[in-house]
Formats: sequence, C-alpha cells, structure tokens
Amino acid sequence: MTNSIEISGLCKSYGDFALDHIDLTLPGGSIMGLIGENGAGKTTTIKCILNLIRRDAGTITLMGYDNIAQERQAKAEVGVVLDECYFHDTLRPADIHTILSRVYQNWDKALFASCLKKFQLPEGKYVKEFSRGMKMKLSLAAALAHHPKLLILDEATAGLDPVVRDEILDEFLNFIQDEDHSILISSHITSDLEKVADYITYLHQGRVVLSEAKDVIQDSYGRLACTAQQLSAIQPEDLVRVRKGSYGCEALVSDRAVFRKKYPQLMVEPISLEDIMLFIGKGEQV
Ligand SMILES: Nc1ncnc2c1ncn2[C@@H]1O[C@H](COP(=O)(O)OP(=O)(O)OP(=O)(O)O)[C@@H](O)[C@H]1O
Repeated sequence: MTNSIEISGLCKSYGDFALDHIDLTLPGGSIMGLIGENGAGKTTTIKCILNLIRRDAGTITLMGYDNIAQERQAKAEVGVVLDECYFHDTLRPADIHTILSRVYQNWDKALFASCLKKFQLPEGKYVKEFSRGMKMKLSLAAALAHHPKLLILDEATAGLDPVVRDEILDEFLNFIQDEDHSILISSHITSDLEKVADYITYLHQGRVVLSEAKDVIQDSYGRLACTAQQLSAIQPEDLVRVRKGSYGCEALVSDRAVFRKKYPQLMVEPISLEDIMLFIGKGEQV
C-alpha cells in the first residue's frame, strides 16, 4: 500500500533555526503524533508538507504524489485543521457549505450536515458566536466533509476541554477505520497521543530524535532511578540521557529488557511520552 506521507531529507532554515534532514513515513490506516517543544519545527514541517512555504531541500509525497510537482493530486484528498479557525466571523455553517461545495469536487453536503449534528453545531449561528471548541469542531467537520484520505492537524485540540477532546479523538479513531485513511497530528497533549497514535515522531531543535511505533516506545523505553555511584558504573552507551539531582540520579534507557539483563540489580520502570520529552529536552547527554 502507498504510504500517506513520505518525507525524505527535508531541510528548511529560518536564520538561526533549521529543520535538519527530516525523514518521516506515515503508513495508510494509521495515526502519527508529531511532538516536540515550542519552536521544535512541527508547524514548519506541516507547512512544508502542505507546500505553504518553500523548502530548501528534500522530497515530500502525499499518497504517492509529489507535493510540489503534483500538488493538485497530492492535496486533493487532504483535510487540514490548523490551530486557528480560518472561517470568517460573519459566516454561518450554511454559508461555509455553500462556499466549500464550490471548492471541493468531493464535497458531501449530507456528511457535512451529519458532522454538524454529531458535533451539536447550530447551522444558523455565526462563527463569531462560536466558542473555541465549537470553531474547532466546525473546522473538523469541514475537513471531513470532502472525504479526505489524509487529515493533517496542527495543534488542533489545544485549549479544548477533556470532554470535547475525547469526542474528537473518537472521531479520529472512527476516521482511520478505513485502512486508506490516516492522520498526522501535532500536539503538546501527549496523553491524547498515547490514546490514539500508532506512531510517534519527536522533533527536537529541528531534528527527528525519535520516530517509532508508539507500542515499541512504550514497551522498550524506561526510566532508571539510581545513586550517583550506581550511575557511574553504567556504560555510557546504555543510557540515552541523564538527570542528576541532589537526591539521586535518573536516566532514560532505550531498551528496558536489555538493560535489566545487563544490570539486574537496578530498577527500570516504564516511562510516559511526556517524561521521554523531558529527558531529551532537559537531560544531559551521556
Ligand atoms: N516565518 C518565519 N520566519 C522566521 N522564523 C520562523 C518563521 N516561522 C517559524 N520560524 C521559526 O522556526 C522555528 C520553528 O517554529 P515552528 O512554528 O515550526 O515550531 P513548533 O514546533 O510548531 O512550535 P510550537 O509548539 O510553539 O507551535 C522557531 O524558531 C520559529 O521562530
């Protein structure tokens, strides 16, 4: 099956920031969470995928189509939701239907109406009267209503309450029931990604530091808590990052099972995505 997104050697620099040879593959039928600190390059990557900014190097294909040379085919089946609602305040969902039905060949009036109903969005209210969560749901309804195969969402669930987020996550899981469908979602809410993502790509200072199936990350990475003396006896190549505090030391290990076998006297526990980010963002390299 053709991959939904393939990025190879993507580079883009903005003065003192650079996306540095990003490689990323999103297989069909799956959800990839794109994580990283503020300024890590998530939005820049998404803008390059959508050909909204000019890249310096690299190739990007969407559903097998080159996103520049075959931009129209590449984007035809992509639904996009960004962190800001891009519908003008003076529009109502009914007006949005009228506009978008002229833009998208595959626009499905009935599907849009059913999404509005499911998300409890009043068709006759103006966008300016919508709350942030309602605007987000409206953007998602519009993105879904032209039958995309790929959804790209940049911080789309930021600022939403847990109930609305949960509804939207359910919608994502519904969407990928079709194995032709897939989702790339950037988010700081790692617990949401732990619920729905199949793959996690972690960008740190413009580089991919981790890109793996979520289950592999959860099953293999671990957190070691030990004394400074115990830490000094561990071979540096067995540790990814280290944090030394006045009460003891902690380290990130990339393979708990292998580590336990080699150092059976030390305790390594499973670790959350958020803690992996804290180690990589704030820990010391060994
Ligand atoms: N138009 C621009 N001109 C100059 N620098 C830019 C521009 N857009 C982004 N940058 C820089 O690129 C870097 C990456 O920004 P980007 O928006 O991709 O990060 P991000 O991972 O999405 O961050 P956040 O989580 O805060 O949204 C930052 O240092 C930012 O200042």
